[in-house]
Amino acid sequence: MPDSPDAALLRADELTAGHDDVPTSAPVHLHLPPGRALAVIGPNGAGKSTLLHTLVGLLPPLGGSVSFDGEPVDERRASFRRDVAQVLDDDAFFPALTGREHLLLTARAHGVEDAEEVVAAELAAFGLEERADALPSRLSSGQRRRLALAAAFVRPARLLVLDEPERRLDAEMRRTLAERVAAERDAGLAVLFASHDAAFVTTAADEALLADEECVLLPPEAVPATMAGTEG
Ligand SMILES: Nc1ncnc2c1ncn2[C@@H]1O[C@H](COP(=O)(O)OP(=O)(O)OP(=O)(O)O)[C@@H](O)[C@H]1O
Repeated sequence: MPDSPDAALLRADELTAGHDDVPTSAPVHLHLPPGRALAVIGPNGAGKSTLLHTLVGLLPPLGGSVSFDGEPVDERRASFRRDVAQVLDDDAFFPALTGREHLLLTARAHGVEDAEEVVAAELAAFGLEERADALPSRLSSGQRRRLALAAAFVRPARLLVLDEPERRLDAEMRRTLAERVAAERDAGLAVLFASHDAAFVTTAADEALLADEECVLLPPEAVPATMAGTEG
């Protein structure tokens, strides 16, 4: 990113991500300040998800360091979990709570005072109003995906991390979500997401990190050509 590293909310220095001591991509150097969005792109197996998991402390780095707000990332810290909204894995719902109850629980756990109104607005934004009182097991796969994404927006956050947000969404919802992410970024949220959707990246990201044998930062206008053939 072009901004000063000192302004970074999320910062990685020579960060090597991987599994069982095997790196999945080249070392990454990045700094993500508030109000900026960085997309991680690359083909299947390039190491995008592994990198995101490492950046939010769910996997230990194989090398280098990652910090949030000047402190080493530690997802056990309550303040880190309060500041970072993430949708990395699918379908982490309480099976006995309806979609509305899941969102209310999430909002209230994060101290949202007008939780009922906030949840109603996000149910509408994600097209879930009619199915709000169904259990997750009674939703379609795309509706469950919408619910997982809505949960990231019913609560305050300083950093939003999404792994392939376009996954299982129809074309209209993909566009709506990309525009929403861009609006939240413009309002000051830092956003990090992995994607195979060039249109999503162009709409929502200021810059893209191409995960490969060498990790390279690209301007968003270079993304469509880079991603030709890798979109899922
Ligand atoms: N839990 C795991 N243990 C060991 N290796 C893993 C594990 N998860 C993923 N890998 C391997 O790490 C590499 C990178 O996988 P990763 O899921 O990070 O890629 P990706 O770029 O997100 O791929 P995709 O676009 O298919 O989602 C792959 O070779 C994969 O097989």
